[in-house]
Amino acid sequence: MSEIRTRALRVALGGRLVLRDVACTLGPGWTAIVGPNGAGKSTLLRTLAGLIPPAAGSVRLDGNDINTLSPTERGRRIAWLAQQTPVSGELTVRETVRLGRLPHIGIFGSHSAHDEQVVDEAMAATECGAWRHRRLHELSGGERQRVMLARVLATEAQVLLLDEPTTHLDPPHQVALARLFRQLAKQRTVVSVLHDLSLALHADRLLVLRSGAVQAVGEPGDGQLQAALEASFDHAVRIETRGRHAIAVHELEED
Ligand SMILES: Nc1ncnc2c1ncn2[C@@H]1O[C@H](COP(=O)(O)OP(=O)(O)OP(=O)(O)O)[C@@H](O)[C@H]1O
Repeated sequence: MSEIRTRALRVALGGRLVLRDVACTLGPGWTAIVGPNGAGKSTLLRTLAGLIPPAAGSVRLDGNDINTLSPTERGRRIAWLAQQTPVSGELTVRETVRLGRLPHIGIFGSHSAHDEQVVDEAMAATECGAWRHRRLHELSGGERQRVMLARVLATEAQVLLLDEPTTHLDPPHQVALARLFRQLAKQRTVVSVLHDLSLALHADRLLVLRSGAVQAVGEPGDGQLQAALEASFDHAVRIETRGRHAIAVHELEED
């Protein structure tokens, strides 16, 4: 199982400090990063993926500085789902998911039977195999998101960094994704940025960000978590246990 560890991580964008002394250990299991708009969630994820060089501090993947790994090595070990992935709408679903095998076979390599099997399994996991011959521009937002997730799964990377993976998904597919993440997290490290706190409460732990700093890291049953979420969002949130799960209830102030 892989582990990503940051130490005293600082990131500046546009001359402004966006991440401040972030120290965290991600993995094993599923970590959900939560926090208000502009808290630095996407920036943290992109820095973990080696896409933004830190101004100070370090990101280590299993002890190795992420920025010393070659792009190919990073591509094999870390899969990254952006909020908007720049993939041509002319590609078919199957062609798109096959792109996930690129770090393994290279641009000029050909897919082996194993590669094709991995692609089929990835499409089955996100239920997009039925559209394998359709082009991306013919799909709805949620259908397209499921294809992009399949592409990430096809990498077989040990670390999955997912920026708002449930965007556009209907409630049953959001829940199915949470189930999939729980399953994947038994063997891989899954880190996802989520705005839906009830969905995030299915993760093994939540990392709460506020103004670029870690407000708290806690398990869903952690008594301190509610206070940390309220402080981070500056908004009343109640965590309630329903059966085997916890949900987040957002209080609406009276008119
Ligand atoms: N390229 C950039 N140049 C300058 N500032 C940036 C850049 N990208 C992001 N920022 C700023 O960095 C801060 C963190 O942005 P980031 O996208 O990481 O937030 P976030 O927590 O993911 O927000 P959201 O929930 O809205 O997606 C924000 O204040 C944003 O305006």
